[in-house]
Amino acid sequence: MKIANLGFPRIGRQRELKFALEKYWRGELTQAELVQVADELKRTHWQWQADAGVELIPVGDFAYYDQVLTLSATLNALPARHREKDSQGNLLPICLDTLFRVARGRAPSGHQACAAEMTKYFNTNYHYQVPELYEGQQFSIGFEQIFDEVTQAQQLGHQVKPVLLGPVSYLHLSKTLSSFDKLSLLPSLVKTYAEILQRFAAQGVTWVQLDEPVLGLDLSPQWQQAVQWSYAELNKELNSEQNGSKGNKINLLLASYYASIAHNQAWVSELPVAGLHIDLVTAPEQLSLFASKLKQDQVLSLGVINGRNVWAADLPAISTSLAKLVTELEDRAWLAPSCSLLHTPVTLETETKLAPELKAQLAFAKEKLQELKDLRVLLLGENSGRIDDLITANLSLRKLKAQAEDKAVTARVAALTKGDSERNLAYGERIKLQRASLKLPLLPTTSIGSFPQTPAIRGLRSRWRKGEITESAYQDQIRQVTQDSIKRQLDIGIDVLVHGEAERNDMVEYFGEQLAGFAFTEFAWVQSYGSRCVKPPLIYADVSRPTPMTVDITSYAQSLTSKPVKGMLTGPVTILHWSFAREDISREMIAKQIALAIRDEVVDLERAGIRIIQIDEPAFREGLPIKASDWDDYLAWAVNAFRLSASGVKDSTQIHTHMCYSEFNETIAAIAAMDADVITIETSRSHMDLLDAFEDFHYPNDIGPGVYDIHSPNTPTEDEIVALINKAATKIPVKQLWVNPDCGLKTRTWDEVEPALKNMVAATKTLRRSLA
Ligand SMILES: Nc1nc2c(c(=O)[nH]1)N[C@@H](CNc1ccc(C(=O)N[C@@H](CCC(=O)N[C@@H](CCC(=O)N[C@@H](CCC(=O)O)C(=O)O)C(=O)O)C(=O)O)cc1)CN2
Ligand code: MET
Ligand SMILES: [Zn+2]
Repeated sequence: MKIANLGFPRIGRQRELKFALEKYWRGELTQAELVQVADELKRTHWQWQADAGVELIPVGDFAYYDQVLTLSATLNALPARHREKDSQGNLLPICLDTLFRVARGRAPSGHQACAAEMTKYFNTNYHYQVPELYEGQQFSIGFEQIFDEVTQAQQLGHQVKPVLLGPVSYLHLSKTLSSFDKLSLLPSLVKTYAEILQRFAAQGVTWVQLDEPVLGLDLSPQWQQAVQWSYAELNKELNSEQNGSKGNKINLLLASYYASIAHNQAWVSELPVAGLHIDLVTAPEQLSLFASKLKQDQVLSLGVINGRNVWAADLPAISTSLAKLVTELEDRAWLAPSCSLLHTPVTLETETKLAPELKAQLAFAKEKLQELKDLRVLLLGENSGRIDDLITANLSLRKLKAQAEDKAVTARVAALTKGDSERNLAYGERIKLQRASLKLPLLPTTSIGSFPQTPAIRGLRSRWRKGEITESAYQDQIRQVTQDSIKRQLDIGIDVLVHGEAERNDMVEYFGEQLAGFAFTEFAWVQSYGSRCVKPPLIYADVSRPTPMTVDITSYAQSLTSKPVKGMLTGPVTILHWSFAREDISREMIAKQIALAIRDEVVDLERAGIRIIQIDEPAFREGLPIKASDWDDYLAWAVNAFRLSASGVKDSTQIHTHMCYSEFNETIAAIAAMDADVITIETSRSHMDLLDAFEDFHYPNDIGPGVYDIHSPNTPTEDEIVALINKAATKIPVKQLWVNPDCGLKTRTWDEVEPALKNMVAATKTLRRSLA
């Protein structure tokens, strides 16, 4: 029974990759030095996996920026605008800087060009670079990284299993540059995959993992056929005489994750692959279905250790549930995490401050590999001493979990009524009161919350955490930064100000640090995109808000100006989704508890004189289940949680929400049901196309579409912004429109933000004159 792994986090236990990348981009590290850091990380992670008993080490899970981007390079499918040419106009080979230009619009070498879009990978907080494909595109092998990695790992004595996103999922996740049927590209794509597999065969590889997470979706018949055709084709290529002589026979492991694929079982079980991986954490009921249909020579990889959460597994229970099957399948059963460990932090070993009883309940990526090893011990009954230890350890875990209840919280949730999730008046009436009290001009200008988190601010916080400066010195300095950002906004002429979020390390972790029922870690970083990481807090018990969290800093900011300062909170759905949540109560229940905590904060902000409060819900869309049949249930409780957080205030208090990285077509009715007075959304990268959903729906409340892309370091001109606002005004009545940038100004510098906001205000003034 093999212990298998689908992928390991690449960022490094101390985020070595992040720091090396950022230094390289700033010109403080050579490319050779960056590659050296990367190679060292790969070596370490391969060795850890080998030490844990993983026989086939996944290779190809490493990426300098994003694995989908690296795959686009491997397939020679990077956008032309990011390629360099020689003096004759011929394309130069793809190199690391080409990848960085695609992702960031610029790199230490080469010319600048508009970055490619990034978006969420299925229902995760990981963002991938969206491949851009054109009609008639031909694929070929264009980048050698994965083949080099296979060689490197083999030279270190590892047997490897290269991992690639499969052709159908790759195509599914890509966007087309004009309107044509993506599936027309499949033949060339699959042919290139076959060439890649042949290269692996020539390298002595025996197993290749192709990830097809699209199997979990409600696939149309065309897409189902695309999967069937692709794998039949790959199988044909792999078995053709001509190729057989070139190297080993390649076995394909077809991996699904994040969702049940039971609805596709009838034809998935017939695919000509040597192995199938199923996510048994998300959908345990798949087990008997797929096991009973497994062919004699097929392997079933059992995804039983949760790759999306950090809790230690109940190994005795898993062992019991697998015992019969494993006896039947013998060597044909593999034990694996449910999905790649990309979404889990690297290791618990570096955590020194967690309460021991909590730490005992956790397993990060490295520890999850150990769990697989222990599970095999239990299943094979190999080592009776170890078995007794594992069972005792598990019993003590369960005892600890019983302490999670806070009776005051559960009673408060139980007493909730429908009215608690409703504002007093309807939007049409509320907005009149709000307009009368706020007296804002047409097209009010604002921003989404954060301002640059400069190295000075991060450094300050780091010194405070280490105890090198006092609490009061830290608070003083945060106030100074806040004062500075208020002054800048007043100089620029913004109408609705924000305090700037200088005090926050992250929009979720910051609240997690202050709420009861949450714990936070020192190093449990997870990659969000590129070099950017997040450290999701842990929800281990019932949630409540012991004391106000943002009232001091917000009131301070408001005391500096007579213009409204917008209070800034993260909403319950987003806090839940971007945390590692307990699994013993429903997500709906956790969302309600968080909603009540945020509601308390909203009410306190209002009491302190704050007239506008934004409750960010950027993860609202991301929380949407993979299967459409589960949407209504999710949307009902998610909308209700938001409304619960927002409905404690007077009608004259204006509630904003904010969403980003979203498509809105499927959820627009639910978004309208959230009933925020104003919603700001990220739209500029899509050139306002995302507004179509709001237009078609006749979205009734106010909307602030982002009018410039903050992800690019280039300053938007006044004309560009005027054009975008004009475009927005063709879709949404002007009196409903707000003007703001996209979110995430925390990732930029003031040198970039200030001129851009000035142009935004100037553009707005020009339009107000022409519209008046
Ligand atoms: N949770 C979450 N998910 C999200 C987003 C989000 O904002 N939060 N946004 C979208 C994704 N975008 C993101 C945008 C930016 C960052 C980001 O900037 N992350 C920072 C970390 C933020 C943080 O926690 N910063 C800490 C500092 C941590 C740190 O590195 N400290 C250094 C010191 C740094 C210094 O001296 O300059 C140390 O202790 O050694 C702080 O401010 O306190 C990073 O990768 O660098 C992450 C995601 C979607 N998902
Ligand atoms: C990922 S959404 C970010 C919202 C937050 N208020 C900000 O402006 O950074
Ligand atoms: Zn956002």
